[in-house]
This record gives sequence, C-alpha cells and structure tokens, in this order.
Amino acid sequence: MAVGVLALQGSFNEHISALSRLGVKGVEIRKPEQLQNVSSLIIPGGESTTMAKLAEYHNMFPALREFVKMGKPVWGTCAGLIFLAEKAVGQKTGGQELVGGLNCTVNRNYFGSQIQSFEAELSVPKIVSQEGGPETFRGVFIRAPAVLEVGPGVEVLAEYPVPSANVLYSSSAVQIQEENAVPEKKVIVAVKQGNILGTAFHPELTADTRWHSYFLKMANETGEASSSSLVPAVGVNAAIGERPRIDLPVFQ
Ligand SMILES: NC(=O)CC[C@H](N)C(=O)O
Repeated sequence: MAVGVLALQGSFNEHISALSRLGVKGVEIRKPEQLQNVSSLIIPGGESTTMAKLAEYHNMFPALREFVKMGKPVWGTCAGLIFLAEKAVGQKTGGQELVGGLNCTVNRNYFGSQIQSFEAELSVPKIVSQEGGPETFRGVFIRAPAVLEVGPGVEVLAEYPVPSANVLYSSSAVQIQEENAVPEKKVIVAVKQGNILGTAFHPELTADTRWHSYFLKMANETGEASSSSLVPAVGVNAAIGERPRIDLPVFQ
C-alpha cells in the first residue's frame, strides 16, 4: 500500500516528491476515509494551528488518532511533530487540538519566530547506522518546535546544542545565541516511540532521503506493507550519490 501524506496545508508536495525519489508512491490525504487506503502516514510541516483548524473542519482528528492507535507508522515533521505530541506549550490563545500518541512535550516555536529559522548539521547516529551515508544530516529548521521532555519508551534520535539559559527559560534560542552565550545544553529535535517518528526539522526540503528511507523501513517492520511495495529499488546511498532528477527545489 502507498504512503499517505496529510495534505491539508504545508509541505506535503515536498514529502511526496521525496518519496517518489525513493520509488514510493505518496498519496494526498484530505478526508478521514482516505486513511483506509494507506499503510503509513506522514504529517508535514506547515503551521500547526492552521492545520489543526483544517483537520477539525474535515473531521480528521478521530481517524488520525485511530490510525496512530492501530500501530500504523506515522511520521510528523515540524508542525506534524506538534500534532503528534501528547502536550504542546507556546500555543496560540485558545490552544489547538492535537492528535497525540507521542509521549512528549513540545514547545511550538522553541527557536523563535520565522526570521530565526536556520540550518544546522545534526549528528544522527541511529540514521547513519541503519541508512549509511554522511555522519551528519542537514537539518532545516523553519520556525521550528523542539521537544522539551520525553516520557518512557521514547528514543531520542537527534539533539541540537543550545545555550543552557534557553533551556531554562524556554525563550528564543537565537536571541540568547546573539548575546554570545556558550552552547552547553542540547535540545531534542528527533524522536521515535514505537510506530511514531517525529522530527522538528524538514528532511523533505533536502536531497538527503535517509529519514524517508528510515520511515519506510519502520512501515516494513510493523508489517504494514509488503517489502516490495515500500523498499526502494535503489539504496538510499545510491539515491544521494547519483543525484537523481529532483522536481522541486531542495537543499543540495
Ligand atoms: N515549519 C513548521 O512546521 C513550523 C511549525 C510552527 N512552529 C507551528 O506552530 O506550527
């Protein structure tokens, strides 16, 4: 079965493009019943309050929660990570509905406002051990959230060093960096809990398909799809090395 990509708002096209570079079909999901046709789901980045309003309007929340509870692989990137968290802080007045399932607390705009978006090389040992390739992964952080704390059963897959003052006060990391604070602490930016994967950054905006490949293997592990339908014919390293045709602008 194909991989679903929640297509209410945000970078769903970019995820579908990344999947297609791995030879896998991504299907746009806009209605609850469409979830029955996919074996796994990506919730893209975008703006989580807007996405939540659209999800509510289309009555998506019960179906999304059911999908997560059934143990089907779900990956949230950025706003998608916020969607999957059990608890979010820094929300707009009135809050926003969450899908939940991922045992953690996220800060919605941990790194500051849109203008404080940045890119950083992240150490990703688990991804490297499974997918090979370079030691680091280029993390694209766009008004990104971060994971403040995780509960039992949540595996940390990537962290980003920030000044300790930011960790204590949960304000803007960038503002404090500008005051020349020494980076001392790390904040969590990628997690996995069973069938749920969450990244605070945007792998779909890079040419490096290792996170997508990692997620596709999660789908195979849970037996949600036959290996022939989800494992790309070419290895991920080949995909990076050979630079296949890319139909959307991505970081090279
Ligand atoms: N790039 C993103 O997905 C940003 C998410 C944003 N911080 C939010 O609240 O939704």
